[in-house]
Amino acid sequence: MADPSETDWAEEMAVRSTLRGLLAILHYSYPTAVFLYYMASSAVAICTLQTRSSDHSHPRRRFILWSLMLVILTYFAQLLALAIQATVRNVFPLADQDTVIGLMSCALAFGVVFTGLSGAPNPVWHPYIGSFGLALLFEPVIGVLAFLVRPVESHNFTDVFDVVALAVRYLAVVLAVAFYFEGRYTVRQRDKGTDAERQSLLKPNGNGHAGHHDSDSEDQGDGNRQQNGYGATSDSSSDSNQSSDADDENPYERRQRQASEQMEKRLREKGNWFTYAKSFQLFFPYIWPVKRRGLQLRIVLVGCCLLAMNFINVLIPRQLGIIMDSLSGVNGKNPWNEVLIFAGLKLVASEAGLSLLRQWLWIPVEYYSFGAISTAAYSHVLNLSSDFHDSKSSSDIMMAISCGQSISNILESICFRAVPMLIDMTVAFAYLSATFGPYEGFITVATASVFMFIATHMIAKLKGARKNEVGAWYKEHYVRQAGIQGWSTVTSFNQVGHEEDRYSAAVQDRVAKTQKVYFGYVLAYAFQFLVLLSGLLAGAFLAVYQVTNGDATPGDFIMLLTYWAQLVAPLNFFASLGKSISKDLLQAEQLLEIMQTKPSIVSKENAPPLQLAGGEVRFDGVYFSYDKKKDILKDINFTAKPGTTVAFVGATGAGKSTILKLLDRFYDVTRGSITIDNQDIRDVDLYSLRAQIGVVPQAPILFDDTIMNNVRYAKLTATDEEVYEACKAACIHEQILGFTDGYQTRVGERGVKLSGGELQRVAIARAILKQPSIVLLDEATSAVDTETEQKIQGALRTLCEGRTTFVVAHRLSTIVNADRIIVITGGEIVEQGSHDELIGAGGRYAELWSKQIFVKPKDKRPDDDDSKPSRKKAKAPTIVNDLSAEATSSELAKVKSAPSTTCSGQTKNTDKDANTKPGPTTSGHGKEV
Ligand SMILES: Nc1ncnc2c1ncn2[C@@H]1O[C@H](COP(=O)(O)OP(=O)(O)OP(=O)(O)O)[C@@H](O)[C@H]1O
Repeated sequence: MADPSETDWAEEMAVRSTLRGLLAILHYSYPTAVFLYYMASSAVAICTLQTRSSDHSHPRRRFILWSLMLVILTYFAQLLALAIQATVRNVFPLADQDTVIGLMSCALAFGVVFTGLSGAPNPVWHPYIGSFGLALLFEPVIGVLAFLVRPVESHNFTDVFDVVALAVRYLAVVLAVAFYFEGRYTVRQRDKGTDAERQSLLKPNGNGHAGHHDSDSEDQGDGNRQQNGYGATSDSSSDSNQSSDADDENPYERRQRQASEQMEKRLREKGNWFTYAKSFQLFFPYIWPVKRRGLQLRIVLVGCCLLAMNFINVLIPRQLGIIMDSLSGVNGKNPWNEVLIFAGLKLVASEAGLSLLRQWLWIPVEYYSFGAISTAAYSHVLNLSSDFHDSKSSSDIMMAISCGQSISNILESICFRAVPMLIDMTVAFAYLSATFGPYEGFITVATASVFMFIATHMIAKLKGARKNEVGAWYKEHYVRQAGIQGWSTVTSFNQVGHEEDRYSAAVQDRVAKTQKVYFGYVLAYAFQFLVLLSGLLAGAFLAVYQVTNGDATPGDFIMLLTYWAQLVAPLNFFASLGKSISKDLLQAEQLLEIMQTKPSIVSKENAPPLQLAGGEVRFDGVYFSYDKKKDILKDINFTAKPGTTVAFVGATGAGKSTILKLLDRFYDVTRGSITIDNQDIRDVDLYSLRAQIGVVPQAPILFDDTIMNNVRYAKLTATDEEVYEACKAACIHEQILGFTDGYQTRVGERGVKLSGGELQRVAIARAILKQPSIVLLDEATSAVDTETEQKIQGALRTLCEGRTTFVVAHRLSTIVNADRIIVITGGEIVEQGSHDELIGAGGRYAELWSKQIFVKPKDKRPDDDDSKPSRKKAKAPTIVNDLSAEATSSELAKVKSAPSTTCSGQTKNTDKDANTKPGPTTSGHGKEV
């Protein structure tokens, strides 16, 4: 029969052993729980935009940080006590492995929490309070268990020290929690009665804390810079709030700022990152080749390749270890075979193996996606309306279209790089822990954490220097561009030396700033290397210790070294992942904004085509405003009978060209209607409307192509003969034949190689070729000399014959024969009638006419409406010559007999009211008579 004391002892041992197992589990699970909880809740806080709504700084944040620091110090103190004791007693390891790992992991986990809190002046608190809660829960349990598992008689100084450390730590956590609630209460009290609670959930801008100066106020100023809610996104958004910066920002910065503001706005609208990310669904059909089974299969195979690579990444270091062991005779394997296997594995992993296969599979998918996005974006932009094109610079639009690549970059970064590398790191952690024990696993995690911390912080610190460098780079570019573009000015003013000095200074400035950034990166890499080296050293020492104790083989040691070398690439990648994703996201944002813009001018659903029956055009009470604030056109009423010519005259900026744009439906009227043969132009098919209208614009734009192709653009199916005929009608045929390459002469970008007159005649030829039913001439002959103009008038007569024509002209001699002349002032019709009627009326038109006949530039009054500078003024004297001598004297006679005008140009109705005269309308509302 067993001795009862022995049974008790055996039972006690069994209980202790169970408790010991439980304690070991808690040692590992406690820091893991803190770390995972902190990371997961922080991620959720970011994704649900809570980081952006936390606009109160906590008045006790600094005390909480100190408490947290104390918590971490207690772990280090315990570790130090263990190390000292082990050294004194010469017992290694003194404590159980899980105890030491537990202490080190807790120091690391709370170190991460501490870093997070110290870098966020206005944090979302639940990741921190939750971590404290876990500490309050786990610490006493672990403390009690640690006490119970050891027999009372074996308790020593270390246990006493542990109890003290535990008590201090517990107190520090309790204090941190108390500080938190006390601070919250203080803030509530302070805000009571203020409208703080009614403020927007989202911070208005980075300076939104001005009212909360307290113990943390110095952090706040800094914090506005550091509030990096999510990678560089917030960085740039905070930049955007610095209006002083906005003044001297370069185009790159401006684009980044605008995209960032757009992202911020959309994020607010969407509510969180998840729904925000969903708006990118729009791009899905371009990224995932929906109808291309072959490409889909390739994507699946790429995934398989990546998994295979993960596997090979473990096998290679392992195989090296096996070779080493076979060489030293530990495993009895044939080293020749093992080396062959190693070579095979290296081949599979090399650029000539799986990597080649992956690229071969991936390249068609990548280019499909890039091509599909670019084509869709280009097509979308071309289908957008004038209001969009007016509001965006063409360079911004082109940049945005070329950003299609960034969308596939994001996906590629996440799916094909981040995920496999994460798998690599997890496998490394598990494999090293399994081979060398949990210490090695801890060293891997600790090294990776410190590495990431240093890398991200140093990259963030370089942001300012990088910004300066980009600014200097743009400045250099501008100085160079200005010097080259303005070469003739530079040379004629003898300023070559000055430009050289300016450029040299800009280059030096840029070089100095680049060096600073470059050195910053070199320094960051040096620190990262030191961290990796320390980790490797710690890991190597541990491995050597185990090899010498016979717990591992020399092959394992070699495996460890090789594995470490392989981990550098994933670590570097993860360190820059946030930055590269936020950069790609900002670029994608620019494209997303465009793709989400809907054209404002579209055909109604099932709109019928325009049925032309002569081409009667009617403006009925038309109002129009570009910005929906200021009316540019007011109550415009007139009817153009089929086949007649209507001319618009008036001061520059009066709204003449706008009337033509409304007719071509570049914009829709704000009020009223425009009808063609009694069909509202908004109700007919847009394509059919524009097909009937031929435009010769003020500044025609030609493509950088041959003259033949430029003219043919109006009708792509036109034969060469038709093009020649059109050019003959536009009086440009002979001139084209005189060019070196005739019709095959390239006109240069926007037609720069042609003179203004040639350009306009090519544009007229193009309109003639189109054979439109309605013709819009917007100062179509403004750039030609009088002789050429007289020739073109013939061409225009051909173009306009039998067609309803609208002409905008400053040179009144060109429209004297128009059926109706409409005088526009300040967006309103002030007069309309034929030339003779308007002269007879002696109103605004007569005044303009008399000026063009008599007045030399020096006679012009300063308050003249016709104050258009440069070209038109300079040409004024020649205008007199537009008319023959006889015509001039007859016009003189007409004007002299008309009523005199006041200084302000108003008709003096001394004898009778102008409206009572037969002929033109002079009412302000321009109602037709
Ligand atoms: N895209 C636009 N967006 C906003 N405002 C515009 C736009 N285009 C023209 N405007 C404004 O509308 C007014 C009328 O312009 P419009 O070009 O119709 O004048 P205009 O009488 O044809 O002048 P000009 O004889 O100089 O060509 C001007 O004040 C001009 O600044």
